[in-house]
Amino acid sequence: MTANDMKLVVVGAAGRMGQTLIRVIQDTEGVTLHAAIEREGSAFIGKDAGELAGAGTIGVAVTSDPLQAFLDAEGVLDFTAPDASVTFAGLAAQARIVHVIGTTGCSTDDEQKFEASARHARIVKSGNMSLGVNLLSVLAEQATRALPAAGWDVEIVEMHHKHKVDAPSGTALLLGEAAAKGRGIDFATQSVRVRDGHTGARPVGTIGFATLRGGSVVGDHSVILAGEGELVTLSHSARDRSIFARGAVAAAFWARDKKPGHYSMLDVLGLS
Ligand SMILES: NC(=O)C1=CN([C@@H]2O[C@H](COP(=O)(O)OP(=O)(O)OC[C@H]3O[C@@H](n4cnc5c(N)ncnc54)[C@H](OP(=O)(O)O)[C@@H]3O)[C@@H](O)[C@H]2O)C=CC1
Ligand SMILES: O=C(O)C1=N[C@H](C(=O)O)C[C@H](O)C1
Repeated sequence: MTANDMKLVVVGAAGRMGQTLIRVIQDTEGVTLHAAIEREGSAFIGKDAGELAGAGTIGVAVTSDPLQAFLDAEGVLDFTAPDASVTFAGLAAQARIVHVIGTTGCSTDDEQKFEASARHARIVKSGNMSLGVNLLSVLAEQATRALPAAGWDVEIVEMHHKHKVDAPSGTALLLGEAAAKGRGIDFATQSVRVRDGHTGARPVGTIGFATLRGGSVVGDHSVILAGEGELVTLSHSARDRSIFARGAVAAAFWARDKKPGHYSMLDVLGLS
């Protein structure tokens, strides 16, 4: 650890992503774990964050006081739940720090609150922090721009582990938005998120979704472009959560010297 290290707080420290973030911070030069947060009453309060994450003892105990932690930190890495992320964004704005948000399943109302917080915080938010998925979104946009809607149907298929609580995944929605951008259509009105029963024939130009859940799948996504007699499939398979954690740490580092605002991983990766 050096004096210039970026001091990061991990919220949701005991979660699948929280633990992965702690391990990745420990393995990354230029950043240091300043604090680890779980909700009040959690059985993990007082435990050593490194031990919790399987990274050995690091001398940072898990606490339930985010504001206290944020005031003396430079960034917060947040993969928790929508209501928690909204609260953390307000606190990050008070502390004028970087807030990297990976939480998915957020509502339009939540997004408006993030926009408000981004007047003071530097928010980087994405449904997927990996380089591979963000590249995939660029390719999906290019493909839908090149292939006419009349002959090419777009379907997005995703599979995740059995514990995931939101659907379609944040990544599937991100890919759908990229495909809609390529087509020049309104994603909100042209997406078909669920099909059941006698649905009628597929409306031309829509973007369809299919959600699979099971086992320990980290995250698989495919963008299928279905034409007459041919199929183009663009896909990504996440094998390890560290791809998301490394992206989140890179995002915090990137945002360190930026103005308050709302940024995406495409901005961080120079793909926007
Ligand atoms: N953008 C990306 O690249 C990625 C996004 N994700 C998203 O990240 C989120 C978390 O995923 P995952 O780690 O698998 O989920 P987990 O359920 O394993 O972890 C979430 C953690 O956040 C904690 N938490 C929830 N609310 C609060 C609160 N108010 N204060 C403090 N801690 C809180 C939970 O505690 P408790 O159990 O007590 O509720 C839990 O420890 C999901 O929305 C997921 O979709 C995941 C991977 C990559
Ligand atoms: O909940 C998860 O696990 C994941 N969530 C994100 C999503 O909703 O797309 C990213 C990744 O696929 C893992």
